[in-house]
Amino acid sequence: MAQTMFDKIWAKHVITGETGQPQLIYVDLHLVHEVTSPQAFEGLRENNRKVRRPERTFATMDHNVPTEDIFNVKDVISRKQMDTLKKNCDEFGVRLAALGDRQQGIIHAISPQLGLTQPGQVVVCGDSHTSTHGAFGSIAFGIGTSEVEHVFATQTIWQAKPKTMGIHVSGQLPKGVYAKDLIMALIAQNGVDFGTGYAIEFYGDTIERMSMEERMTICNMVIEGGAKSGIIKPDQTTFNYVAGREYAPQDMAAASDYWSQFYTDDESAFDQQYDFDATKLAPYVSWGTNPGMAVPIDQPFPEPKDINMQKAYDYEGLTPQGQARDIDLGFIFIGSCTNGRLSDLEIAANIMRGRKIAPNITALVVPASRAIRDEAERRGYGKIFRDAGCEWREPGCSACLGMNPDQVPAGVHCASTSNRNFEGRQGAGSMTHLASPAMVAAAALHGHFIDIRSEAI
Ligand SMILES: CC(C)[C@H](C(=O)O)[C@@H](O)C(=O)O
Ligand code: SF4
Repeated sequence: MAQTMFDKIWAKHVITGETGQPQLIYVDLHLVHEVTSPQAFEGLRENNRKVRRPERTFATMDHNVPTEDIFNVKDVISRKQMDTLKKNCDEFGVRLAALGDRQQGIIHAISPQLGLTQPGQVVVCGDSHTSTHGAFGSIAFGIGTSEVEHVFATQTIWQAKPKTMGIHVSGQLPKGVYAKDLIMALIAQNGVDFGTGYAIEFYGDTIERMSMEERMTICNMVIEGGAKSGIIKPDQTTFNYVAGREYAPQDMAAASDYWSQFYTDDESAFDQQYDFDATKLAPYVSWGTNPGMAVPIDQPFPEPKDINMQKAYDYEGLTPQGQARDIDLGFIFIGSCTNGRLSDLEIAANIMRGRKIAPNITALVVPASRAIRDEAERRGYGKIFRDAGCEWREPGCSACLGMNPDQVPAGVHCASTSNRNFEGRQGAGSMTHLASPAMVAAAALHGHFIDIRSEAI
C-alpha cells in the first residue's frame, strides 16, 4: 500500500500501541523554552526522576527576553521563568543557550541553525510553532506541559497519528510574493481550521525551489490553519542546509542516504489532496483577529459573514470594503520564528537601504537568534536598519507576543512579520496586521501598506 512520508517516519518511531489508537512514539529531539518547562521539571523532581536523554534535549530562553538590554530583566515573572530554567537545566544536565550565549535565540530558529533538527526525526517542544521543523522532513509538533514532563522522563510520547493532507503547490511565485503570502493565502482561503486533525505535506515545484528558510515559514504557520504538523520532503536543499552545522552528522553521505527514504510513494496515500496554483498569488495582509482574516493587498476587506468577523471589525476599527493601504499604521515589527531569519532581514534591509522610515512609524527589527544577528551585523543590515530609524534589537520572541517589554501600545496598528494577530497579541489593545517582511519593510517607509508588486517601494 502506498505510504506518505509522514507514515514512514511514524512507523520507524512506534514503540507500542495499536494502529488507530494513540501509540507510544520515540522522540529524537526535545526542544525546551522557559515558558512551558518549569512545571514539567518540577514534576520530575517530585517523582524523583531524571531527564532520560539529556543529550537529545536542548533548551533556550526566548519569550521573556528584554531585547533592548537583555540582562536587565525587570519583569519579576520573566526573571523567575528564566532563572528557573537555568537552575533546572543545571540540575538535570540539559544543554541551555541562556541570555548572551552565542547559541541563544528563538527555539525554532536555533535548532535548525545548530543542525539539531534533521530529516526523519520526531521533534517535540512545548510550543505550538514546533511545526516549523517539519520543513526538514521530520514529524514535528507542539506538546503541552504535562507531555513535556513525560518526554523528559521517558523520551517518548503517546500520540494519535493524524490523517495526512497533501497540498501540491505549482508554478513560479510572482515578484513581490513570498512563502509567507502562500501560507497566509491558504489559511485565508480555507479557514483557520482546515487542517484540524491533519499533518499537511507541501510538495510540488514551487516548494522544491524554496530555500529552507522559506519552507520553515510555511511549516511554521500550518498551526494557524489548524494542523498540528507541516512536512516537506528532504532533498538536496535540505542536506546542504544541514551539512557542516554544529550538531550535524559527521558522515553526511550516510545520513543523506538514510534521509532519502523519506518521501511519499504516491498522492493516493494522502487522506486528502489539493492543488494550489502559486502563479496567481498576491501579497496578503491580515485585517482581523485571526490569521484567516486576511486579503490580497489589492482586494477590499470582505463583508462580515458571522459575528466573529463583525467583532473583529469592531476591535480593529476597520470596515468592510476598506483596504489594507488605508490602515492607520503606527508600528512595524520585523522578527519572530516565522520571519526573523537572515533571508527575511536581507529582504527588509535591501528595501530600507539608504531610506528612512515614515515619521508616524515606530519600527522594531529583531533577529530570531544571536547567530542571525551577528551575521546581519557583519553584512551591514544592522546599520541599514539603524540608519533608517528602526530599533535594531537583541534576539528573542520580542513583539510577536506581549510577554516581554516589546509591546505595541493600545489602539495602535502594527504591520508584523509574525504569525498571530489575536486580540491584544502584541500588547493589550494592540492591533496586528500580518504580512511578509517585504510588505512590512515597505509599509515602514511609506507609513502605510502599499502593493509592492506595482508601486515604487
Ligand atoms: C508561549 C508558548 C506556549 C506559545 C505557543 O505555544 O505557541 C507562544 O510561543 C505563541 O506563539 O503563542
Ligand atoms: S516568535 Fe512568536 S510564535 Fe514564535 S515561539 Fe516566539 S512567541 Fe511563539
